[in-house]
Amino acid sequence: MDKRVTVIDHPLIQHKLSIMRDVNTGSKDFRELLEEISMLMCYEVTRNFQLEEVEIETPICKTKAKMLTGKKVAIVPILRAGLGMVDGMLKLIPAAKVGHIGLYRDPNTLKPVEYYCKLPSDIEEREIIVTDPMLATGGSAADAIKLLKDKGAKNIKLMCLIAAPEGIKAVLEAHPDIEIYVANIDEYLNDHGYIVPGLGDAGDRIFGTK
Ligand SMILES: O=P(O)(O)OC[C@H]1O[C@H](OP(=O)(O)OP(=O)(O)O)[C@H](O)[C@@H]1O
Ligand SMILES: O=c1cc[nH]c(=O)[nH]1
Ligand SMILES: [Mg+2]
Repeated sequence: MDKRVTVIDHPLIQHKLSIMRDVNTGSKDFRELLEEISMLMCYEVTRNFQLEEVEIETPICKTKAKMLTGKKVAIVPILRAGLGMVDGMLKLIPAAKVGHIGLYRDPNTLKPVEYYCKLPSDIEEREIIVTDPMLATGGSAADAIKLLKDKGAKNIKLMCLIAAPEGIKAVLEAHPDIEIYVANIDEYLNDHGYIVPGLGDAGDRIFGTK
């Protein structure tokens, strides 16, 4: 496996993901499970965050204690489905700023179409975690990362729930400098660009559309 790809295959994540895949799981449960998995994945995605020692006083004595350095983080969901991963991450990194990139995949060409972009003004200084549950052809993620780089972003991680091997390859070819975190790498893409076995259309399942 490529060193830039981490599969976070913790049993809790795999269990929750299996419930999400089930066609009988409704939007409420789907959203809650996605939020829970995002929190669990965030724990691993932030594993290399730096700590520093600061002086504090406990009720017993003064001591040095480890705290996160003032690292600036931006969470950037790819709309719509990426929104479902934001709240879980904000629970663990409450000081993070949130940028939004609106892309939809044209169902005929499978190419991403951009319709919105609003990022924190100091995006170039921030460690960025792009979120999207589905990495299929990789077109949407690669475009979102390019957009971020065009605005000066340097330090970018991509966090997805399920990836197709084709999507991982495409993103790493377009952006060799990024790290990808996924809960599972599925088998392949079908003729309509859907991940097999996958979980269907993540945006539709989160928001109850279709
Ligand atoms: O890797 P790709 O082939 O580009 O496909 C993945 C993209 O497709 C889905 O979004 P969709 O276009 O369905 O938009 P939505 O989130 O608004 O439903 C998904 O959330 C990704 O953004
Ligand atoms: O399987 C897929 C592929 C693209 N987008 C989704 O939501 N699901
Ligand atoms: Mg969709």
